[in-house]
Amino acid sequence: MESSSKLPLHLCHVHKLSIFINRTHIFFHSIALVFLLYYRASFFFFQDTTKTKATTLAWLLVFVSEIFLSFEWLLSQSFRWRPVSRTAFPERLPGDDKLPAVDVFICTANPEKEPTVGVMNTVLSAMAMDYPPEKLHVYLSDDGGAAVTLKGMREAWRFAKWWLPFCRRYGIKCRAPEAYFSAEEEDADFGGSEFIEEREDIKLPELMGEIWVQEKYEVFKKRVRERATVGDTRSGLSRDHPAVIEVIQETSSDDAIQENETKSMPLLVYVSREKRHSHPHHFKAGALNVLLRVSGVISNSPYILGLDCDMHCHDPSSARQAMCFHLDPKISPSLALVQFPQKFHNISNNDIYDSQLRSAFWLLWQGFDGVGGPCVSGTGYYIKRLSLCSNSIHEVEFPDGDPMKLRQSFGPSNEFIKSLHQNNKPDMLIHRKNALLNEAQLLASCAFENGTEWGEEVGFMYGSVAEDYFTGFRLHCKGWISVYCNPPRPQFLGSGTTNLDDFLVQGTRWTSGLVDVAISKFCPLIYGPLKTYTFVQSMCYAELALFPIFYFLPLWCFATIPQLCLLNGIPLYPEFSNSYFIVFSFVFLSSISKHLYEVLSTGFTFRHWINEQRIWMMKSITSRLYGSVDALMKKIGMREASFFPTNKVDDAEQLKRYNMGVFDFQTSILFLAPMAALVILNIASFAVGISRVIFLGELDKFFIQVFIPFYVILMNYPIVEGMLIRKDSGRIPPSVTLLSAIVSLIFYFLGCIIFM
Ligand SMILES: O=c1ccn([C@@H]2O[C@H](COP(=O)(O)OP(=O)(O)O[C@H]3O[C@H](CO)[C@@H](O)[C@H](O)[C@H]3O)[C@@H](O)[C@H]2O)c(=O)[nH]1
Ligand SMILES: [Mn+2]
Repeated sequence: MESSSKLPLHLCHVHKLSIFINRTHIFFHSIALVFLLYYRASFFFFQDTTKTKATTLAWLLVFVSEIFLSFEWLLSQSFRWRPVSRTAFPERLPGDDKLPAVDVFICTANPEKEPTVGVMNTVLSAMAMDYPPEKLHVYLSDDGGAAVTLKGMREAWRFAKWWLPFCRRYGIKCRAPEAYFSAEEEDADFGGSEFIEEREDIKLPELMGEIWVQEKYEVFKKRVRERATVGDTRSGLSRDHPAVIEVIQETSSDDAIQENETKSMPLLVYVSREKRHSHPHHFKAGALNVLLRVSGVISNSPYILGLDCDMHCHDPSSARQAMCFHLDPKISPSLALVQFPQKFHNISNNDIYDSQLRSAFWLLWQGFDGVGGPCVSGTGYYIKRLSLCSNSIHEVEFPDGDPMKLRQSFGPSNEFIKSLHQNNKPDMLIHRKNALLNEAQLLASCAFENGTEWGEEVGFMYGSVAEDYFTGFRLHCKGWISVYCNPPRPQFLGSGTTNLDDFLVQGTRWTSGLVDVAISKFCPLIYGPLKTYTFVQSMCYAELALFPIFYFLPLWCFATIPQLCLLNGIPLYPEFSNSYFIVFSFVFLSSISKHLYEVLSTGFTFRHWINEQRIWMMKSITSRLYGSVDALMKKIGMREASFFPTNKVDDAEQLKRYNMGVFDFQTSILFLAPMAALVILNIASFAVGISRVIFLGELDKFFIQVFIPFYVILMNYPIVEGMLIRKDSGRIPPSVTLLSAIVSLIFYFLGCIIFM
């Protein structure tokens, strides 16, 4: 015991080989970029007889796009500067009595898009974590204010009395019942290989236990679903309802569960904050801040696990893994959070939409971790309560001083202000239960935050629909650090988007949230550099905020300008025989091969590389554009902020197509038309380009300009197929194809007017 307590609780591995490869690549690639930009710039400085207004404009547009892309590339290298990974050793943690308490925050917003059984699976998996139950408190925020959710919680509590002892007794790994019972026979979910062997030895009564629990689960599901269909009178009132807070305690003793097992259940609390049309509710950030306050007067645990309702605990050890970092005296004082990756259970082999966000969670976050830590990533993080409620990292102990000032920051609740002192543990369920619950009602009211610093200086940040990113940024600017922990077995599993429509809508929201920050006074490029842990970390943040803009502008330009110029016979790139041709080819080959290397080195395939290239183009043209415009319009007051939760109910046909790797184009015309129009324009310009090469012998002059549309068509072949070949309901409807053709004709005529 003595010796084990001296062993480190975690290790950090610096990826030396990757660092070497990345930095070498940065060196050569930047030299090539300098030459490329020099070539462009020189056009404007040297007199040339062929220079007309039209060519100058075209060159200028391409030049600006190249500058944007180069700058974006430079920022994105911050993630490649110093990748690290970490290993935690939970077995070296001190005894259970020395572990700190954890509050789990789960958010749900809409029982139709987020079915209650699924939400309750998340709740149950959190309750069943491998952590002392008296130190675990699970809160569900229900922004829909739906009766079915509250009833679901009561049912979940009853079922938990069976489920938790079952998981503990048999050491079940996957503690979300749905995932557990639907797992394939050979699925290693049942506690890894040792346990599978063990399972074979399961004695009859124990096997009966499993069947028995499964039956209970079926009953649970049935009851929840029944409730869902018996008209939910409150669900229509999701933007207008009072606060409802209930500590779930179901005491009917119709079953023979032993007293002590019931006692060993985590606290379960339902919170539906007050919502009124007249008050902004700030979406998920608002919900989380209410949970922060309400839990402050109920359990006030020093650490918080944040979860989305669709992301269950897939491994019960995550809290212990996280504590390996939070309890390490060397980093603990400045450590705000431990972030686990978002992983998804419904990803197909050929993940055509890159729903699993490979680059973020397999690559970028490791780089983020090496330079100060990743941002809060929505779900699957263990955050220190104190970091959300203090103005700077140095303010570790709360000032006993000016109570007026504290009330100004935190609002008019003495109970809550008392809770800011970490050692204040409310003895909620014993003496003052009713008083504290009344206080909680006040804390969950929508007027409570008026005139306070909630969302601006304390708690989760408002002002961006990517509240996670923004909150992480502000924490890092206050001097906190974070770590990224990615153990082999996913600690959390959620449901990823499996159709193009959801994917692009979600991408638009994220873009809008990121650009919200980019165009605010907190733009990381300006606000960050001197505040974050390292300068490189603020570059990471800047990349995340700015990449939507730095992608959509150049990509729109590269999808139109070279093509229109080709149609009008204007060369934009060095000839085949010019030595700068090598520079352009090098930049292109170097970026795509580096991307390919990254995809392969993270264990993915060539096919995934194509998928990522394609979806990058599709998203840049649509989501990145619309999201940025949305953010701008919000900024100038032309639009209200919105947060449409992603749909968590799969359409069977769409899911089938996703699993088969077939695009499902059943999405808004606003997304389809630009993609299709640009592909048509590229086909036309490619055809014209080829005829120029054949009939006019202009290969030398137009090689690159013919190659660009070729690459666009090749990468976006599914769009061509969707327009011309497919006949199923997931194709691009002929009306949209027709409209897109008209749009591309308009582009063509505009091009003729400008570039002729
Ligand atoms: O007004 C709202 C809207 C949403 N949510 C909850 O927020 C969570 C995330 O919403 P979801 O629709 O699943 O969005 P995603 O795009 O899948 O979420 C990603 O992006 C969000 C920011 O846009 C982050 O908050 C998430 O953690 C991150 O997983 C869900 O649990 C919702 O119930 C609320 O509680 N209140
Ligand atoms: Mn989600």
